[in-house]
Amino acid sequence: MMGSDAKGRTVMEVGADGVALITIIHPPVNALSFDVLRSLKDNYDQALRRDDVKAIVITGAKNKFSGGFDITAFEETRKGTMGREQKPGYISVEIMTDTLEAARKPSVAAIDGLALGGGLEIAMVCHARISTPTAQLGLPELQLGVMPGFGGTQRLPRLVGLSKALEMILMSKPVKGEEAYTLGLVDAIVSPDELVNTARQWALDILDCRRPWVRSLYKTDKIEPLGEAREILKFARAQARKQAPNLQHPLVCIDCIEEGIASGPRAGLWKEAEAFQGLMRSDTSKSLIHVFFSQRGTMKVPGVTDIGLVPRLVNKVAILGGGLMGSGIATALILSNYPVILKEVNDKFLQAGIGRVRANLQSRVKKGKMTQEKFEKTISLLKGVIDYESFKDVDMVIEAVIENVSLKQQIFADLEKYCRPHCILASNTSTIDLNLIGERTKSQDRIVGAHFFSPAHIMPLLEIVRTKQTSPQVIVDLLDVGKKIRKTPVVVGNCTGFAVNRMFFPYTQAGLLLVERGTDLYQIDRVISKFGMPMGPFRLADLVGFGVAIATGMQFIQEFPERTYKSMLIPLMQEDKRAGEATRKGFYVYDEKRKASPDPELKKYIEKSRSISGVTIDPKLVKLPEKDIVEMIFFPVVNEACRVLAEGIAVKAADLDIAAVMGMGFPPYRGGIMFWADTLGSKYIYSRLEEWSKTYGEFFKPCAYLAERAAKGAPLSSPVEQAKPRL
Ligand SMILES: C[C@H](O)CC(=O)SCCNC(=O)CCNC(=O)[C@H](O)C(C)(C)COP(=O)(O)OP(=O)(O)OC[C@H]1O[C@@H](n2cnc3c(N)ncnc32)[C@H](O)[C@@H]1OP(=O)(O)O
Repeated sequence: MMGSDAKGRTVMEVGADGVALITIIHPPVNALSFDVLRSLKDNYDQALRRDDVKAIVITGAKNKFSGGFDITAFEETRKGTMGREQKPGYISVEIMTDTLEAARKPSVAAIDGLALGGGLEIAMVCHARISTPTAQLGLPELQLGVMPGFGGTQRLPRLVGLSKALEMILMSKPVKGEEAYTLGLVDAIVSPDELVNTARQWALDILDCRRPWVRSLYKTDKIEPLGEAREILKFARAQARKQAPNLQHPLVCIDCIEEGIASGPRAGLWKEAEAFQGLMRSDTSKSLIHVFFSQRGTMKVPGVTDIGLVPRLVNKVAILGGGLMGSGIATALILSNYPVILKEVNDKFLQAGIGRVRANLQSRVKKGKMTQEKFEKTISLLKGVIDYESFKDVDMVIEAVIENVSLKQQIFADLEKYCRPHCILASNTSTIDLNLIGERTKSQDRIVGAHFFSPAHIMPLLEIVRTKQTSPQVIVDLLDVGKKIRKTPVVVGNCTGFAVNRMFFPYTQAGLLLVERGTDLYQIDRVISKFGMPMGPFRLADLVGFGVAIATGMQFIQEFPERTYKSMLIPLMQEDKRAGEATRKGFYVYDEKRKASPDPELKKYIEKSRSISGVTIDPKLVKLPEKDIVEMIFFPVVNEACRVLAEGIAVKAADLDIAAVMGMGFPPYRGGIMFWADTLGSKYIYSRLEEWSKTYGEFFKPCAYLAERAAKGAPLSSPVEQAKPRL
């Protein structure tokens, strides 16, 4: 019997044909909670006992087999409150292998929608699998910092071969039903309405020896001989080390696969079960699971998404400006089937803009990610114009012209005239105050920021910037568009730099402060890359270009003069026409293949900026240990993130984690900026910043929020009492 507060269940119906149909029911994705697993075992035991049951079919309710082990149950498991279920091997060996797979009655999995992680592992325990062509099958556990724990490391290689299994597991990459069939992972493909009946018949056919009765765990025909397998595994290890040098769990997973091949699948199962338990407790897994839930949590905005508003349909979008940003945004929209009007000021600029969109799509064709036919269809959604005539039936406009206040003000005044009254008026500005932009209109309630990151069709983050007047309906609409174009939207308040650029402006500044006092610039970049950032602050400044760096720097100097570190290093270099990667010279020099190398010439610029700043070399900073480099670069970022939170610019700390991960490439396996900071503790961060601020000045001064948290010994990410922007 299940209590009413059970987290999911299974139901069993026995048909006149003697087939017991067990259905997993746990909305929304039929995740395998301990309650579901317990109920599955009970029903299975019953089916094996009952004389009127000859065979078993397992399926999932509402056209979804299962999204895998219940991620919310990881926490319970860590706490160790689950009793025998969490004894290593209880589920994977005792239940799945020795009860389900070893049963004297055949079972078949009927898969629609998704069979991921533990879901696919249950399906692989069955004696055959029938799938719909569109179902997604995969073992994406590594993306959560764990690994398959219900036998996946043993059965998948035996069903599809070692190389393919490694690819699917290490890249957390599912395959569609069609491909699963060619691989041998499923035995037949049928339409959703034939699914269950085909599976029932298949199970009876196995019983009558008309179909093979396969126990995947003991299959050997697909796995390579040991010597060859070891070569493949060696290569996989090298790849894993190269791609993610800070991560252990991919290597642990490869070890378990190897154990199964070298010492037999049961030995492999036991090793997997032990390793899974260990990984579930790791910091990496805690961090990645935090990111998983936080990413979904950005769609929940108090006072906006919880007041019953339904997103309005956005049928057509207009974009102003076909530059780098405008064309990227247009690409993102047409890729998700939105008809787009691209407006430029004259035909020449318009053709250039359309050319950029075409090139963005072409590169997908070249990489084999898009067919020529799909290319034609997608590009046909784009229409170029040079006036406002066709703006009368658009539902949303995104302005992406140069950062010029009066130009933007003129544009928004025009938009108010040409667009329908419900049309959303969005700006992609990354620096200018939205209130200023809308000053010459009466449409403040429908003006909103849609801040994309370059390249807009690739970067996953969308900052939705609201002013105090932006209506909740407009935010709900934009959240919906964001989701449809597969971005992770984060709703933030209006301020200089919004969340991402504001949090990360001290990133480069801290670097400059250290370099002027003697720390090696290239050493800083190396240490920060090793920490897990895609690149260090100086390589990033080269990529962004010094023009942009100086312009945004000015904004911050104006807005936050007391804590902006004013170094002349970048302006000095720019004077000499070293402006970053685009000029092939910045902090690094670049060859034709855009490979960056250090430049000894840099010394003279550093010396000059040091003397302008009036500072001297500090022997302590010359020999700064790696740990201190990381902290001196990132604690100022944490400090600013605290201010952003305290001011109510971000709704919750987890949103800043996502903004850091998706907007700046902060390593997801560290959980995001605030999550990471909390692993070190507010007290520690405060005391270090306080110490540096005494020696190196205001730049490091801990903010009031950080001081208060440190005094209480409270986490930085616990809810803020007065975070609501005061209206
Ligand atoms: C022992 C085993 O080997 C270990 C495991 O199985 S670990 C789990 C392996 N499974 C996974 O990694 C799959 C994780 N989930 C996903 O990738 C995606 O959610 C999905 C592809 C299943 C569905 O995607 P999509 O349709 O876009 O919906 P999405 O918004 O992501 O999820 C819907 C809801 O289900 C929840 N959810 C998804 N998978 C879940 C899971 N495995 N456990 C618990 N909740 C889950 C989400 O948190 C979300 O909740 P919310 O509505 O409250 O925000």
